[in-house]
Amino acid sequence: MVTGRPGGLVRALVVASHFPPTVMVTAFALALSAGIGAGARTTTLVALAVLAGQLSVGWCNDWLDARRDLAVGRADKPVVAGLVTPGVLRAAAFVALGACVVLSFATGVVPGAVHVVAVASAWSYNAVLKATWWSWAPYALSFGLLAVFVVLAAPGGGRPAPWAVAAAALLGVGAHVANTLPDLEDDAATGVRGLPHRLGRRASTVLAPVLLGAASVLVVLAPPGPPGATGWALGAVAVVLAVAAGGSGVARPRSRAPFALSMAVAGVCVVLLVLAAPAVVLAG
Ligand SMILES: CC(C)=CCC/C(C)=C/CC/C(C)=C/COP(=O)(O)OP(=O)(O)O
Repeated sequence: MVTGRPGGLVRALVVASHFPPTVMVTAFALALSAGIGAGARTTTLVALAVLAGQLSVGWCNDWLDARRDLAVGRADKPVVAGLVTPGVLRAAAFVALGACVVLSFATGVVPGAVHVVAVASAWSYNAVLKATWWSWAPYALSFGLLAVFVVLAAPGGGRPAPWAVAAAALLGVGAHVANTLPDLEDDAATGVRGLPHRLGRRASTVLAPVLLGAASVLVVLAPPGPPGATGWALGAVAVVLAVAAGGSGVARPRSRAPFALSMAVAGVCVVLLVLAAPAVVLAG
């Protein structure tokens, strides 16, 4: 049954957008753009373009996964709860994609093209790659390109520091591996066998925090000059959380702790990247 109440549909669309990562990625892009001094207009355009892109990716994901999610009765999915149809999600995904393309190119042709490729890469995950060994690749590409987009969109002709692009890519792959942990067995039962499924639960609970910890350490150590006290402190927090995540993954791979702790490392890494924003732009 699909609810006819507009409030119910809006709530369903919010949930189907994969709201927490949508907000987190948008907030990251907004804060990085503001942190590199892109100015209010560019930062607003960047944030809106990224928000539209994330909405399109989230809705596309639940649209394309609807059959599989129904098969395993994923109670967290609005399609399974009968709150929205796959057809509505498909329409919403394409509307958001159109808005994303317009907003992205409003920042300039080159940054616009970079962001559109990042979003296309995420759609390729939804459509094909999530069930293959290459499930990590769109995350690496999309997150790496997100950093490139934010820098190229800013006035001044700067280019992104390679370490920042590498850290964003590591962050994306680590988040991917962590994000699969809660549903690893459900996914595998419906034929979704991405990198984390092929490696297995125990290895994935260790790999996620290793990647996220490595991204955090890179952001602390790679910028020129010695890290500040905040950088050292947050880097240490990231390493401690990553060790706790990996340790809990080895000891209790089926508990929620490895997922929650890995996501905490991802959060610290995002904060580190934003604090390092001034070093993310190199003179063009
Ligand atoms: C900058 C940018 C465009 C980044 C996006 C990168 C990317 C590949 C995002 C995919 C996001 C997504 C909807 C994952 C759900 O995965 P799932 O289907 O494995 O999880 P689920 O079953 O919980 O929905």
